[in-house]
Amino acid sequence: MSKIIVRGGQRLTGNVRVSGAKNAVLPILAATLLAQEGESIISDVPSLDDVNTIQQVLAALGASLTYENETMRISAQQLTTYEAPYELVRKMRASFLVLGPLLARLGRARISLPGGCAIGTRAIDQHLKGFEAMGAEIVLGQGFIDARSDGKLKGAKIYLDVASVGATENIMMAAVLAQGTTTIENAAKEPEIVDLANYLNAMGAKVRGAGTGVIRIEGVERLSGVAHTVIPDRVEAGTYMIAAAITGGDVHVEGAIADHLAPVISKLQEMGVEIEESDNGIHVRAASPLKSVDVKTLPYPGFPTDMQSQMMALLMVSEGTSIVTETVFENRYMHVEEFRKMSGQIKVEGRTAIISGGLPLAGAKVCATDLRAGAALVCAALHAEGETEITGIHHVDRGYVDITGKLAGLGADIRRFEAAEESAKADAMQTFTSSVEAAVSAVTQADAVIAVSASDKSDKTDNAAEKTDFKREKDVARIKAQPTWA
Ligand SMILES: CC(=O)N[C@H]1[C@@H](OP(=O)(O)OP(=O)(O)OC[C@H]2O[C@@H](n3ccc(=O)[nH]c3=O)[C@H](O)[C@@H]2O)O[C@H](CO)[C@@H](O)[C@@H]1O
Ligand SMILES: C=C(OP(=O)(O)O)C(=O)O
Repeated sequence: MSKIIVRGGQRLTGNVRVSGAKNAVLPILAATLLAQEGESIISDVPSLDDVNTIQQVLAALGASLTYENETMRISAQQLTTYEAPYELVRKMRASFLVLGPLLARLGRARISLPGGCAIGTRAIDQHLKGFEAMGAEIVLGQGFIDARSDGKLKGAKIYLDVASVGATENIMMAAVLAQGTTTIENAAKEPEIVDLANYLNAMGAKVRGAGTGVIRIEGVERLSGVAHTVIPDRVEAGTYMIAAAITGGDVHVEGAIADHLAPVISKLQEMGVEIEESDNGIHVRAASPLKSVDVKTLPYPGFPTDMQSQMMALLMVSEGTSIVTETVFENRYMHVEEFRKMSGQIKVEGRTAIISGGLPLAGAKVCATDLRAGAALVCAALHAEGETEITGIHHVDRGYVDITGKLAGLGADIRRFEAAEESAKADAMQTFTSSVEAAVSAVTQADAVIAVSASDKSDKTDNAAEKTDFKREKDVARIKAQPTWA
């Protein structure tokens, strides 16, 4: 089993460079499928497991690509299939983002229900509602979503019940080649949405209002491949800011954009961390003992849920009691149990966590339960007395480029140990077996719902029984969307 070992207590100093944003590059790479002509040249593409996965998805769909020196070149003129392979899609939630582009480009997309971090149910009903409003027919079954449109998609007015990042992106990508104008109301406002809109507009699309709650997309006839540089990763930047603060360090986070990090900066300042915007990044200094604060996660521009666990690590070492409220995902406290192993004093009541801070942390053997939980454990370990061994680091590889190298460059005592080949194989077998068991269980539950749906309609025609009731299928989507593999 691969692991990271950290000996806490080293003060971090120096400069760390932020990579391109995972959550921006994944939709942008999906959007390259929309280019009927020309080559897309995407720069600052971080070398992450998730990027590797979407690269394989694009290749499986017929795109040809190269990836060298953080630049990916993609030609998608000749797509060969509308079906994204199950074994890739199950690895990562963002692979579901090829649905919108495929539907727009080919009028058909077949894709399995997505995987990703097990931090909540992560429904996809808002994506499907958007595609249906644009005239697509959606059929769910056997763990797959089959979406078709009879001719071009049609512009529509779509109100999102939740300001979902993924649904906003997927609908935006479907709408750029649709007939007429699409309006997304209660759209997500994240910087990654704006980056995607900028890329689409450079391709020839007409997207207005990205970054606000209402996005208008006027469909165009054709889109072409163009060059685009991905924005810096605000979550990676925020993680290094917290790593600096938790060690009482003095660190320049190169490439970090202060505007994208406003809520994180504001909370760190409230705690007593000195933050200064520089020409090309953010400087973080933490000298005096830090104070407790309360944090509530919210869609952008609120405090990002992807920074909640790292912030909790910092609150554990800050004086006083802090309250964290997670409002975006219903199961994003799995790191708490691991923090407790490091002597963290945290009580969870529903969506609220109460942290008694200022007590010493001790090194322990812990496991990353998801991507940001892994990063948070690394942050806590940098402060803790003694050695912390962190397993489950394949989660961290989804979202951080060389976290050990970057932190070691700042003076951390941190090393990564790769699994011996044999034990890696054993891990893979174990993961595969659990995935199969989980998949069988999810499909069985979902099929039970489908069976109920079919028997309810037994007095109607065979044809009608085969057609799916959207409400029930939404339930199936919710069941199957429960990520059992991450
Ligand atoms: C690849 C990527 O960009 N991932 C980010 C994206 O995930 P993702 O796009 O999956 O997150 P969403 O914004 O869609 O999800 C937010 C909430 O909305 C709910 N929901 C979502 C869609 C839907 O159709 N129905 C529904 O009910 C989800 O269950 C969740 O509780 O935004 C999240 C929220 O900032 C981040 O934590 C993830 O890092
Ligand atoms: C939850 C995250 O990613 P994903 O949506 O890809 O699972 C994340 O980046 O913290």
